[in-house]
Amino acid sequence: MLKENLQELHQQTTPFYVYDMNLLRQTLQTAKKEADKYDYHVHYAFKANVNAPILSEVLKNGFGADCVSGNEIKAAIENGFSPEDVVFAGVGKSDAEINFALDQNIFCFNCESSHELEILNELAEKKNKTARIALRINPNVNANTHKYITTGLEENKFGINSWEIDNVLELLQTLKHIELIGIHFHIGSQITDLTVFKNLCTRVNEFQEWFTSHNIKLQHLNVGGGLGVDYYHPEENAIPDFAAYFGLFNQFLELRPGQQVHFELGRSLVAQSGTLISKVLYIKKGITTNFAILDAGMTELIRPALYQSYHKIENLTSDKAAVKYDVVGPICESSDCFGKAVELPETNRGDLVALRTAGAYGEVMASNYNLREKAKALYI
Ligand SMILES: Cc1ncc(COP(=O)(O)O)c(C=O)c1O
Ligand SMILES: N[C@@H](CCCC[NH3+])C(=O)O
Repeated sequence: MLKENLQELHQQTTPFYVYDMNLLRQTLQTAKKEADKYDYHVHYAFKANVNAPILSEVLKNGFGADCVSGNEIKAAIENGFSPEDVVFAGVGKSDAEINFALDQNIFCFNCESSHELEILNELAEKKNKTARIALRINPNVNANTHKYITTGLEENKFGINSWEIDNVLELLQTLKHIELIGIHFHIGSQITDLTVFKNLCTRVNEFQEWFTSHNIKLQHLNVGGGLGVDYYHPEENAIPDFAAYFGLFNQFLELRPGQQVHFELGRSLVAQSGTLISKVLYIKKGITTNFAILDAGMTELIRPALYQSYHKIENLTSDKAAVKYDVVGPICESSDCFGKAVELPETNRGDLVALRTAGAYGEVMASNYNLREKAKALYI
């Protein structure tokens, strides 16, 4: 898609994001088709990308919204999502955010601590409302991913640990403005080893047994998101294997009659459709490799600096013999590096460079450090 549209790419001010809307549509349609096979409900994790044209495609394909802030709920509603399809997660919901979500009558709050439940109950009581909640349980399942994006281990701040659930249930009986409708799990992001999700199913089944033995009926199980994408082969594996992913839950999750299963996918739906395009400013001699200095940096795409994560780098405008470069940005930080000893066709000032698989957690994590301007987005 990128090379076919070089002329249009050349006309833009760099750096900028470009989105392949055909790929986005195909990805969303595939996910929806595979989820529908089992009547699964998917809420799109807004945190991955909140650009209006992207949200519009997500909405058209019948996904709900998984939000982690009042502003994300606002964005969901402004972009046409129905409040009944909005879930609100997060360990630190502010009173103002909770009040806003209560006013909107959202579908469900995913609650992460006893203290949060008490405050939610108080705020709901003031409005004479009842808040529907799912308890986010920390299942202590290792997601085999980067430690900064692992969320389901007991040492993580997320969810209610298993040994606290007894107390939480006792508390819930006293909270008259809260209705427990489900349980929620999310063990981490960029998970490529599907056996991890099988382990999650085993834990969810155990928790279900426990709730059943306490005569508690749960209308839904929310198993979160986390399905990873192939950062190394964005062309060959442009669409994640949703069939295997949903099929695995269908095989291993034990449901009670009438129970719904909810998912919160972010990255797998949008990552491959986005690319950060940058121009080469300078080539500079290094000790072992040369530096290719781009006009995009960690302010546009922070993932490599933050998690040492890999994004495939391509020179779109050179087909000369390969040379190795440390590909870096202009920001005053040594971590502002997209890749070391990256093999690229011989690169010169003015070449266009693509940083692939940047549609998720790219633009949304941008900053204006060094007073950088926000990169624009182009939709092709
Ligand atoms: C609670 C919750 N749900 C859903 C997601 C979306 O995850 P992913 O983009 O990996 O699908 C996240 C992010 O990791 C999350 O924290
Ligand atoms: N921001 C992370 C993912 C975190 C997902 C939210 N819990 C990334 O870029 O990979």
